[in-house]
Amino acid sequence: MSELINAREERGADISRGGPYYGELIEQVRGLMDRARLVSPTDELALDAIGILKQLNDKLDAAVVNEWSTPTWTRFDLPARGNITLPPFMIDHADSSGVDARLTFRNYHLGGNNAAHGGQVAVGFDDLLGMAAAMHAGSITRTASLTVDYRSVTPLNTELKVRAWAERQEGRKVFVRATLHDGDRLCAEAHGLFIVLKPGQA
Ligand SMILES: CCCCCCCC(=O)SCCNC(=O)CCNC(=O)[C@H](O)C(C)(C)COP(=O)(O)OP(=O)(O)OC[C@H]1O[C@@H](n2cnc3c(N)ncnc32)[C@H](O)[C@@H]1OP(=O)(O)O
Repeated sequence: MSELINAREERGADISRGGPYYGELIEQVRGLMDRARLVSPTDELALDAIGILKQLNDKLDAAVVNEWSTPTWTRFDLPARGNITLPPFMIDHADSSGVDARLTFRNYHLGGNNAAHGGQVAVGFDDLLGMAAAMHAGSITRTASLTVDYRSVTPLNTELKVRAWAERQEGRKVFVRATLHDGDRLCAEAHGLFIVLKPGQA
């Protein structure tokens, strides 16, 4: 992991963005989302929480920046770079041959019956396949197509293993695959097409 951080730092990734408490701030937000997913509040508790959250949102407003200035582009030291929209993952290894990550779906990713929502599984695949495609191509890519096959139930609050890799590249087209395992059990697999963006392509 430290090798990955060093490599990213050499390429200009600033892991000090957001400061030393940013990771814990995001973890607290994830904890909030876990509770929000399962809470059934009394009126009193709901009103109390609304007041506190309004105050907090007003405070955070003062520190909102444009998307390119957010820490989530550079904080490779944090789970899912501190991006709260992603299932938290830690990268164990990433280079042009592929990406290995440990990923955990949380209560707020619940689909039903204590299993992860299928859309959340796709979100995890999308980001890690995007990383594998970009590292293979050495350039920014965008998802053109993503297919997920759900092979068995994906548990919550369990460290899962993701492997994502580029199978081949044809011009700007990077063909990728990924697997998601709980121990030896295959939970889901994905294949997709990522396109290398042209210079200046929006
Ligand atoms: C580390 C962080 C990782 C983050 C990863 C997150 C990734 C994302 O979520 S990106 C957001 C979701 N994706 C999008 O919004 C994409 C929307 N679509 C687009 O922007 C465009 O369609 C885009 C960029 C994919 C392709 O457009 P463009 O650059 O004009 O290329 P275009 O000429 O149409 O296609 C290039 C080639 O790909 C093929 N292709 C494009 N789309 C598809 C598709 N869906 N299926 C099959 N082939 C396709 C084309 O046929 C063409 O093939 P060939 O070169 O053989 O003729």
